[in-house]
Amino acid sequence: MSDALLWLSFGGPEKPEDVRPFLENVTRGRGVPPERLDEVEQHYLGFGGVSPINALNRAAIEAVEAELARYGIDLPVYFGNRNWHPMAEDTLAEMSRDGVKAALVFPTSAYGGYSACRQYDEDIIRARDAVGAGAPELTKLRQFFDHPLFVSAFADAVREAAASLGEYRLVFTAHSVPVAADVAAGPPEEGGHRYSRQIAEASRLVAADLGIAEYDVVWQSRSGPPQVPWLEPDILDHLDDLHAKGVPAVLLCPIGFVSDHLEVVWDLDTEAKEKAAELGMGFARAIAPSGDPRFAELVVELIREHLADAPARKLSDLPAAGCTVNGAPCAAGCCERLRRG
Ligand SMILES: CC1=C(CCC(=O)O)c2cc3nc(cc4[nH]c(cc5[nH]c(cc1n2)c(C)c5CCC(=O)O)c(CCC(=O)O)c4C)C(CCC(=O)O)=C3C
Ligand SMILES: [Fe+2]
Repeated sequence: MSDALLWLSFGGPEKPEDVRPFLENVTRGRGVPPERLDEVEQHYLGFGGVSPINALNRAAIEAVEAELARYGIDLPVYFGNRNWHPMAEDTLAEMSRDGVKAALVFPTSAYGGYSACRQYDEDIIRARDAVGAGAPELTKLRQFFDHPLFVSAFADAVREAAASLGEYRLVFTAHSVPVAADVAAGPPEEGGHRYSRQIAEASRLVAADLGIAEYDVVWQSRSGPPQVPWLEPDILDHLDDLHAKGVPAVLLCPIGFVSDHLEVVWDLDTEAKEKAAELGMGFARAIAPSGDPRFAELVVELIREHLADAPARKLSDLPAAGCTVNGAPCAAGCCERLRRG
């Protein structure tokens, strides 16, 4: 039995004064150098201190509410974040006051790995600890990187973006993570790299839908201290490589994300677009799926699948992971947080 849905996301600032405290929340204890924070603060301030992420989440929630109503599923939807208001712990307290006993959780990330999956489990634990005895039971829905609706929404977004280009190279991008974090992604017996393997698989599925055989998978939004290795190549370096090979235009597909939040509008639509212009390359970017009707359908399908204990509808052979109760890991040692120092 579930009596609510908690939409659990990353959070983002909604005015200039929010930016610094938001960034402090994101990076607390993560060893991100202050110079990097100053730089990222400027990206946010360049957009008036407002990240698009909260508005995109609110719009997606409205679409999901309509889709739930269409199926006659009576689950009120609550919105809470890891790093900014509404904070998950405040939302969970409200849910508890409203009498919610057990809720499903939709995390706004399709993937495994520490940042993309396990950290949302930690958010669930933190929120339940803050509420204390009698906190609602929280069951997180599974990863959906290989769901046919996720794949087809991205494929159509690529088709739409391609209309503005002639010959182009399709380049998938996802948030980089420390190489050690990717090595630790997944249960130890799986051999690691669950995050980068899922990104590669989602990219392969989208390219297959499009009938495109040649494409690249690269990384964006690298953070952390420079001496720590992160997944590479970075999108900006990759544009230089493609230019050197005579590629006339690029189409970037932000496969690692669900919405066009600041990491997309800054790193891709601003930095990468400017770099492509400097190199004289054509540029287009596929929109992320959060506003596509298929995204609301996908969320409700995951809920119905869970409630009916039905088999997972998925396109890859990689395991369907991420569905656990009260922040438990998928398996012992799965996607553990890196130790520092
Ligand atoms: C895998 C992954 C996803 C995808 C999965 C998911 O979507 O959850 C993601 C999403 C996002 N990342 C975001 C923003 C930021 N990420 C940062 C820093 C970091 N991200 C990391 C990983 C990821 N991040 C990591 C390993 C770090 C280093 C610090 C640490 O070890 O935790 C920083 C700190 C400053 C800096 O960039 O250095 C910011 C501001 C926003 C919100 C954008 C907005 O405001 O619109 C979103 C959706
Ligand atoms: Fe991030």
